[in-house]
Amino acid sequence: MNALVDFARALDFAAHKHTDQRRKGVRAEPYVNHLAEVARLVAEATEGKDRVAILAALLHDTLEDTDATREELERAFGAEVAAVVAEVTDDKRLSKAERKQRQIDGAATKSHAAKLVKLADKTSNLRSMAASPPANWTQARKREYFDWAKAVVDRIRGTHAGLEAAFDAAYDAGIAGLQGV
Ligand SMILES: Nc1nc2c(ncn2[C@@H]2O[C@H](COP(=O)(O)OP(=O)(O)O)[C@@H](OP(=O)(O)OP(=O)(O)O)[C@H]2O)c(=O)[nH]1
Repeated sequence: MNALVDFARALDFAAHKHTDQRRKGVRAEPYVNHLAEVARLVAEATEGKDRVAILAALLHDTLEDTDATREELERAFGAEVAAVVAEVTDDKRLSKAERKQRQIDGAATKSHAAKLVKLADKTSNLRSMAASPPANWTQARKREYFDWAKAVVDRIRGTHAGLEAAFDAAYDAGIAGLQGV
């Protein structure tokens, strides 16, 4: 099917699945803002050419956070897109500490498309941590989050220079903000 039609279908699917979800930050932005930012980062990084990664970027939190199933994604967007979304989905049955460690340990062996989505997702999360942090997070918790995100990204360096530079810029700006520079 036409790439723009696919993009619109994935955006519509994700927007509906995440309808009742807001971002955790003080601004409580609509969750779709994050999905749009991640998709934009991946689309720009791949000059619109990596259809699977761009669709997976829009859909990347549907398995983790909504009632969407892998079969549903396969039917609607194909097995390849569904597989990338599954690759970037945490197993919520694990403890938070285990999930965080798994992201670090498993990052290097992901597919190229999944690594692109990871880089963009972490960049978007660091940007929003600086622009609209969760209200109850201490400076120490934010710092921990920044360093964990960097630990994940450090495992997948060499994937895409532009996305890694965008992540590093978000990291540096966020750390400077935490230190009041
Ligand atoms: N920075 C930020 N994060 C938000 C916001 N709203 C929701 N999140 C999500 O919250 C997670 C970070 O919060 P934590 O307390 O560390 O983790 P938890 O939700 O898994 O318990 C991030 O997921 P993650 O663990 O990083 O996983 P993933 O999304 O990279 O897979 C991110 O996707 C927001 O406004 N800002």
